[in-house]
Amino acid sequence: MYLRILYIDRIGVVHDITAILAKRRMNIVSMEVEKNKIYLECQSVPIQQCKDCIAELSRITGIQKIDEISAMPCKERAEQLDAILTSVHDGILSVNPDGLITQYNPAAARILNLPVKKVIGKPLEAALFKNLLIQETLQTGCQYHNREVYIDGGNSYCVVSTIPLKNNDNEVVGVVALIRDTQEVRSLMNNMTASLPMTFADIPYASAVMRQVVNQARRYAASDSTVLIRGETGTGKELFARALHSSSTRAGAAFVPINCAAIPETLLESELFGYARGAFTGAAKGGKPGMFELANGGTLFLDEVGEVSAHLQVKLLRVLQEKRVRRVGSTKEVAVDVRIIAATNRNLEDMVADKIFREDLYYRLNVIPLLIPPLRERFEDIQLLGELFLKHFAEKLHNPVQGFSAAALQRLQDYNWPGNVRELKNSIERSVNLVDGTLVQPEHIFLGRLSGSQTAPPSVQFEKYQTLEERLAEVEVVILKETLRRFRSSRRMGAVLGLSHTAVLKKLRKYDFSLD
Ligand SMILES: Nc1ncnc2c1ncn2[C@@H]1O[C@H](COP(=O)(O)OP(=O)(O)OP(=O)(O)O)[C@@H](O)[C@H]1O
Repeated sequence: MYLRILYIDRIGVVHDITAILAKRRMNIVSMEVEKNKIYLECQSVPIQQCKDCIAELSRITGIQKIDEISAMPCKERAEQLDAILTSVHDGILSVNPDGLITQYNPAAARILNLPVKKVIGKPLEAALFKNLLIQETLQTGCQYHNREVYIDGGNSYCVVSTIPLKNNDNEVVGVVALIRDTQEVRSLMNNMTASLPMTFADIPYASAVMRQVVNQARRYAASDSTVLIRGETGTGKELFARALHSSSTRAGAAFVPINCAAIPETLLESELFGYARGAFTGAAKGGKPGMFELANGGTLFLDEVGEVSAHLQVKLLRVLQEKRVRRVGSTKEVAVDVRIIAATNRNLEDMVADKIFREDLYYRLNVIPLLIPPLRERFEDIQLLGELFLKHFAEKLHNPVQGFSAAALQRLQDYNWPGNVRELKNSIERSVNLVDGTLVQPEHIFLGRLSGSQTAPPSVQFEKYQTLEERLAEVEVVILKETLRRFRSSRRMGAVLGLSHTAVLKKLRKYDFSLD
């Protein structure tokens, strides 16, 4: 029998209620007291006895209403919590102050590959969760946010956040951990950061030459062979790589992009191939999978592949030939099933002739070549893309501008666009920021690098007897320093300097500048 009793608060009212139940020899199984409310769970009694009891309780001074209810609120809350824990996609695990597992939902069981019954009520250690940072949080009260950790015994990884539960004296009385599958986080990240169009239908064009390239690429998507995308910077190579992936049979698996130019060589190796447990000082406890492993079943996009060092070219070639990777510091090889799409704006043939790029790797990558023409060779696309970008930025910046004047359009079409679509996009964004009428006029369009009126002329004290190259480098350092100070983002710096963000990153690295 479950009762909800509403009353006007006074000293002794709870005592009066329990006294009547005791007199009637009715055992109270559980009780919850809220402001002006008591919930009681009593042993079952025959209906008449129950009615008599309620009538007697109603006569207590201050009692307003008594209802029979179907369950105690704590049970309802527990059922609701259970339903939530069961339906959420993230793994949730909680422990009490003794380190015993009190909550463990089905998502956690799936990610950690351990059934609920083997875990609930067990100590963390026994349940093989040593690395999940829960013990640390329990001991130190430290909170961890989205840490990638190795699952002991599971030979896989997950992303963990821990939250310490504290009492009024700030003592840790438990921990809740949120657990996510690394692959799921990565594909979510891919989806969320993919501001780029994802399919061929999302690549707009008006020119015949682009129609041909898109149709060619559509056919290549069906094959599993390696594609080498060539094209000047900003022509949309990554866009094509994503579209190739999403139109392939691997679309359901991860698309993992890595920019070989943006990562220092020492890091690139472990990023690509991963590293084994204890491979070097500072290595994550259970090692770390590389991009090849993370792209397993999907596509690995090696952007700026022409920038890979001779040492890594050898390793890359081995993986492409044998379809197996060996983590840095490990002797064990893991089979990987990955489609490679590589891209470069360098002339790989010249690099091969100059022995800077391995010929065997060149042939391995250049199985299906795809050439994206520069924007200046697809005149019709300038207007189409210009108008699409204008619409996009007008909406984004809440500017009512509606189009280009004939002279403004002419200015766009007369320019040779060395930075291609990226440069066009950036120019239009700048124009939308400047225009205050309904049409973009030629004076709202800034092409190429910003002129002296927009950036301070660099002041450089030249040393005597410097070569031209050294003098130019000094000017470059001043410009980079100033732009870095103002924008602190390689993309925004690239937009201002008319460079791709990877070219900016390369330059920052060259002069030891950091974006942090
Ligand atoms: N056809 C297109 N339609 C819409 N946007 C495009 C198109 N082509 C390129 N872009 C845009 O131009 C920018 C550069 O594209 P992307 O990064 O794919 O070029 P990229 O050739 O890979 O450049 P890089 O060689 O410098 O890495 C992106 O913002 C992309 O959205």
